[in-house]
Order: sequence, then structure tokens, then C-alpha cells
Amino acid sequence: MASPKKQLQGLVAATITPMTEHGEINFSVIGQYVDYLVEEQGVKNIFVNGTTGEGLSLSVSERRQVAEEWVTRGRNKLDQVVIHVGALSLKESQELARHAAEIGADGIAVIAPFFLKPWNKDVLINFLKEVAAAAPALPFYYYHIPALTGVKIRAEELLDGIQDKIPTFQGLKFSDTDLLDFGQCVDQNRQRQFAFLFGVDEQLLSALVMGATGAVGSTYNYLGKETNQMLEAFERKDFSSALNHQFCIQRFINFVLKLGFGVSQTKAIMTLVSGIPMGPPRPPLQKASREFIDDAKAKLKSLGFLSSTDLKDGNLESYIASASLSNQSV
Ligand SMILES: CC(=O)N[C@H](C=O)[C@@H](O)[C@H](O)[C@H](O)CO
Ligand SMILES: CC(=O)C(=O)O
Repeated sequence: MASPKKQLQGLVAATITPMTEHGEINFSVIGQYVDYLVEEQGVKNIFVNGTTGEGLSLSVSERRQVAEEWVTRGRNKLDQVVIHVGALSLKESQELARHAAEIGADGIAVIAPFFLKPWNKDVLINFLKEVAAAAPALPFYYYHIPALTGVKIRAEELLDGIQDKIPTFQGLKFSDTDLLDFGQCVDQNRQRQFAFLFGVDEQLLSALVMGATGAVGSTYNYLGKETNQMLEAFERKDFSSALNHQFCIQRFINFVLKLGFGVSQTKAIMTLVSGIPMGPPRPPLQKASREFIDDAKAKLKSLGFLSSTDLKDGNLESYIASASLSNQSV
């Protein structure tokens, strides 16, 4: 059985894949991005090529290069780098899994194939097992995100006996709001030391109560510091302070959800807060609108997530200039 250096815990940022205005991957800012996460947000784990990273919109060759760049830049700075290697083609997924092992990643994660779908738990486990076997020394995480994959097999059922089938199984990234399912995953597997990573950032506090051991999310790129304060308050059993932090985070997420929030908007917000240009998303996604950016900026400021000295207007202006060409939000 694979044993990670230590259990993956705490916050894991789902990394954005930075792109140039021409839609190519902008590898040149990844080093800066690592430093920003560690130094400014206190986030030392990353989840690469997932939903936020537009992993399924990249070519296999691009996914390999992105994974490699994060592992290289993160060396001696990050605790763990997990690579999402899910794909519709088992062959591609296995290639990416082998590659993740070769470059020294700390784990791999896989979503359910979402076009020709597995129709029951055994069929899904069989697919996951074939991918996991391509990287037999790497911890394996199942990435449960039913709203996007359309595969609604409950995680609690999937976990039942999973280690007999997938010896490297190490945990779950649970991106769903069904806390009954999540709670039962934890309850039924307490002695196994799996990582239970929650993926709905606006509800993390509830998941902590249910036994989440960590969290993977897009907002930890820019609200990592605030969320870490919530985790610390929870640890010291100061629940009213933890709740205040969660509510503050919710106010922001609720605000942007109402405007229309997804990967494109995450790229714009991260550009605003970090000053590192994340560039446009890849089609079919479209850039966030200028109106979204203005509204999000005002909200970030009013909640204290963005001080005026944080604003790197050069980057922002170039973002906005091209955003106004495609005034849509996705
Ligand atoms: C669907 C999606 O991208 N979910 C992300 C991770 O799983 C979350 O981090 C959300 O972006 C976040 O919870 C805001 O809804
Ligand atoms: C949010 C998340 O975990 C992902 O982008 O895959």
C-alpha cells in the first residue's frame, strides 16, 4: 500500500491554469503563484488540473507540462501536490497517472468518466482501479463532483470495501452538498485514516463538524488566509469565531454566485487579489464581464479581502481591456 509522507490535511488550493491573452498556458507565472499561496495565503497544498484548472479543457501534453511545472516550482515550498488525472479515455488517464508518479507528485485524483458513464458502483470502481494501478506507489483520491459529472453514485457506497479493490486508495475529495453522504463516508471509515477533503467552500464549517480532515477548493487561492483563520478557530473550539469567518466567506461567495460564478470569474478574482495575471479561460468558457469584475472588486474591498495597496492595477487594466471585448460571464 502506498503511504504518503503524511496525511493530506488542511487547505488545498485548486490551482488555476494561467493563460496568455492568446489562450496558451502561461508557465512563467507559476513560480510566483506558488510563493503567493504559501506566503500570502498560508496554503501549502495544491490540486492541479482539476475543475478550476480547466484540466478537462487541456490537451494531454499540456496537462503533463502543467503538472510538471507545479511540481518543480513547488519543490521545498509546498507540502503536497496532487494531480487530477481523470479523463474520458482510460488510456489517457493511465498515461497521466504514470506521468504524475514519474515527476514525483504526492498523489493523484480521478473524477468519474462523464460521457459514457459508469452505471453502478462496481463499474466505477473498476475504472478507478485501472487508473490507480498505473501509479501503484501514489496515493489515490476519488474526486466526487456529481453536479458536473452527472455520475450520482453515492460516495458512501463507493467507499464500502474500496481498499480491497484499490490498495492505494487514500481518500475522497467531496464536492457536493449532501452532508448525509459525506458524514457516512467519515463515520464508516474512521479507523482507516483516509483523507476526507470537502469541496464546497461556503459550507466547510459544517463539513468540519462532520469530520472533514481538509478541504480542496477554488476560493483558497485568494481566501486561504481567512479560511485558515476559520480552521484555527475550529481547532481551538471557538465556534462563534469560526462561524463569523464562515459567514464572512459566505457573504462573498453568495454575492458572486448570484452574479454567475465559475472558473472564468475565479480567474478574474484571483487576478484582482493576487496581482498575478491569470488570463482568460479557454473556450467554451468566456472571460468574466467588466461589470462582474467591478462588482466583485467592490465586494472584496467592503469585506476586507482586498486592500487598496493589494491592487495591481496594471494587470487588472489589461484584464479588463480584453474582458470588455467579450462581455459575457460563464
Ligand atoms: C464546482 C466547483 O468548481 N467547485 C469548487 C471545488 O470543488 C469550489 O471551490 C467552488 O468553486 C466554491 O465552493 C464556490 O462555490
Ligand atoms: C475546486 C476543485 O477542487 C477543482 O477545481 O477541482
